Amino acid sequence: MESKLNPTAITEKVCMLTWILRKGDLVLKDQMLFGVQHSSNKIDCFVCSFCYRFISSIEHQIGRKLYLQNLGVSTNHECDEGTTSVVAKDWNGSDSSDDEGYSDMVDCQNLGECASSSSVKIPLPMEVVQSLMHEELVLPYSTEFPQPSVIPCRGGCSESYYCSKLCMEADWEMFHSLLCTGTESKSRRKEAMLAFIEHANATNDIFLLAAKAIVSTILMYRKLKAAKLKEQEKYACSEVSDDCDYHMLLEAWKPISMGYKRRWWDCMALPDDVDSCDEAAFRLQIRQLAFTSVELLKEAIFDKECELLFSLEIYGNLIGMFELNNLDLVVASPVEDYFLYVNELPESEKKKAEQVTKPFLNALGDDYSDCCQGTAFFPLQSCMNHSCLPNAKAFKREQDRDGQATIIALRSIHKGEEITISYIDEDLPLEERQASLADYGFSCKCPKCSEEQQ
Ligand SMILES: C[S@@+](CC[C@H](N)C(=O)[O-])C[C@H]1O[C@@H](n2cnc3c(N)ncnc32)[C@H](O)[C@@H]1O
Repeated sequence: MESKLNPTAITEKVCMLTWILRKGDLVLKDQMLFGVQHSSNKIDCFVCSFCYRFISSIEHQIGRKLYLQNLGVSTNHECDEGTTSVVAKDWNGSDSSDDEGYSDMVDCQNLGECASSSSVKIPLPMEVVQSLMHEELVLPYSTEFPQPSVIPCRGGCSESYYCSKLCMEADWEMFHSLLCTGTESKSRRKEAMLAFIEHANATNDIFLLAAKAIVSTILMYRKLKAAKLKEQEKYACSEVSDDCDYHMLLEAWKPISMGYKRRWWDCMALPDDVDSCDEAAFRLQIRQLAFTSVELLKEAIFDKECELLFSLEIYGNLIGMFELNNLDLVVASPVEDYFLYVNELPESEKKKAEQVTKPFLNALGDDYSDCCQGTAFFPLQSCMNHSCLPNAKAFKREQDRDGQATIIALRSIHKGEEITISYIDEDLPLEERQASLADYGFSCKCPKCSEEQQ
């Protein structure tokens, strides 16, 4: 039965054009299916747990970050340690912790002359930081950067926050009702869910993406089944079964079936520090890690009718899909925009504003420009093949402030032409490009590689 859920890859090329695109045109915007913010980034950026827009005022964003910094919470930007359980006197003054993934890009500007002076952090007294965090202290011109206010999770957890009721409800319906650790959570065992999340944060947050894929399938399956039961009731059918309806499970699994899949422990590139003679042991270890993770998840949300989803084979393929297809999730910060705005004010206004803002910029150091970072799966982008001479690239424009992926044309693209992107730095020498692409399991035969190989 498992093979039924083991979808084949989409082999057609992405040629969706019916018109000509010119350089700089938007090719597509891709709505993410699943995303997670890196656990270490949760300290730096307070964002909507569904759409990843920044939430709360500029003051709260800065104050919260400095507060955590003052508490000694690590802001190590390498996504390493499990730091999700950071507890902060948050938004409404109550003790809480905030929640929560190929390379789309953000134009990173800097503050020019200000940057050098802000590279060394000069801490501020906690009272000042707290008054900023609680918005008792208002920064000049911050009203030019209005952000959505914070909507808490309806399940009562202190991990997920939203930019709107719409995002909160959509997350609840699609994922969070089963992943929530609050009082209204629909998971069987909240402690088990906490253990699963902790394990993912300590090892690989790709497990959190896999969990989202599984819960969204379960929740969709239940929805489809409920609709069928309702229909049966209408026609007074008495056949109500608790057995799995495989047809419906496949229907619920459909969005995920688009991604190219191989088992994680088979497709993962051997890290540089692992000797090739240790390869078999390494792959076994990775498999074991996935096994531990899926067992923890099973403990938290097992559903007999969706039993197939909890097999190591399906879990391994899901994580393999994210390994081969996942993209960096990057959303630019309004805090960076705010400081850039102040920096560009006419001299007299700038001088006056900086009397208030400078201590905060100095306390933040270079971290003033931290953007929201995570990992995500985008269904359309995941169907795009690589070329070292691509005709499109993922690029965030000024107006792209949410978690959607944006693909821009790098040159004119004609009707019927395959849209390609580069998975790697295409300016690298041929050998290095081929070595990097070996991680994706293929040898590139694009025109650039073919020419250089001659
Ligand atoms: C993100 S998927 C791209 C979509 C994939 N072709 C599919 O059918 O779903 C990445 C995988 O596609 C294949 N692929 C991508 N670009 C390729 C290329 N230029 N030549 C050969 N295979 C490629 C590799 O197997 C790679 O691991």
